[in-house]
Amino acid sequence: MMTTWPAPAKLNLFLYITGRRPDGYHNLQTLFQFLDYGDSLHITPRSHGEIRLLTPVPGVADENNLIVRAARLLMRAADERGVLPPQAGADIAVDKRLPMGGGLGGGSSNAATVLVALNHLWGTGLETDTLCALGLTLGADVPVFVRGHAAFAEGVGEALQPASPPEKWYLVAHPGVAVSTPQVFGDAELTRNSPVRSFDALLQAPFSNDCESVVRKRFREVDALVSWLLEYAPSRLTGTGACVFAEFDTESAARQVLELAPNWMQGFVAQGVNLSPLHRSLSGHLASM
Ligand SMILES: C[C@@](CO)(OP(=O)(O)O)[C@H](O)COP(=O)(O)OP(=O)(O)OC[C@H]1O[C@@H](n2ccc(N)nc2=O)[C@H](O)[C@@H]1O
Ligand SMILES: Nc1ncnc2c1ncn2[C@@H]1O[C@H](COP(=O)(O)OP(=O)(O)O)[C@@H](O)[C@H]1O
Repeated sequence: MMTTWPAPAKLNLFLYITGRRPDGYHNLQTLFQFLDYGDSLHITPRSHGEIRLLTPVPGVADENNLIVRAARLLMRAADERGVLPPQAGADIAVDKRLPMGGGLGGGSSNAATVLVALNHLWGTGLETDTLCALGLTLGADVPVFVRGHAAFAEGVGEALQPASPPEKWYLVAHPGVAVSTPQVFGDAELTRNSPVRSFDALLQAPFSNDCESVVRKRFREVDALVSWLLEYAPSRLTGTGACVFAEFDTESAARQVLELAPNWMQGFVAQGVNLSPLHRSLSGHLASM
């Protein structure tokens, strides 16, 4: 039977870079919140022993697609533990709504949804901690999507503490350019010396993103977008970009600004949510068993 699962977007409500590790990765302090908006995955468990992606994603070879990689990873981990049903397989289709490489975590969220959904559908029963550890090998943002609660993250994003920031409305806008994460982290002018602060101190300070100034400097389209949105509401970059979000108290206020948007700006309005739509859906699937 085909089942449908959400793969929501995330925002980094703030993001500070507190240092660079010997392996080149950067230590962060960031606040993740989900959006009630994202991709949808249609998953049909099968007994053909394979992972089939029915909707190839343009520009991403199936072997590199995080959907396929996550499914194979779970298959191997479950097999090693002797909990994989014989010939377990799946057909997976994705409705992509999230821009790729936009700082909205679409790829990571797709991976997390596959881990959580197939663990349920195959009945493999791996613990959340195990799914997070598997997910972390695919990307730093996968664990927060697997856990499904808004969180303050430290380290490279793997040390998570649940958080409940206000569930505001956001106008999320894409400037139409791709920003590469390694390029931002490799930029000589990137701020990488923010002080390590307590979560409480960070909540009380104005929120900002240390990647924003270099990304605005290197991409005039991002600069123009932030400048335009700042006329209407507090606005900043999410992740390493390229998307920018403006914050509103109501849906109608966000929609009014979207109406005024210049034609070069693509955007959508969505609410920030502290419980992931994936986990609301998982509860529904569990209740219907
Ligand atoms: C910084 C964030 C915040 O959400 O940016 P976005 O990707 O969402 O924009 C993410 O944690 C990104 O996670 P993810 O996109 O999975 O990054 P990865 O593939 O693990 O890393 C891509 C590259 O970025 C650099 N990188 C990434 C994360 C990090 N904490 N320090 C780094 O220096 C490394 O050079 C790494 O090779
Ligand atoms: N299923 C997938 N959806 C999106 N991107 C994917 C997927 N599989 C692999 N990728 C690769 O992961 C990269 C990062 O994608 P994504 O997580 O959407 O962006 P970001 O990390 O900036 O939020 C993409 O540029 C793409 O090459």
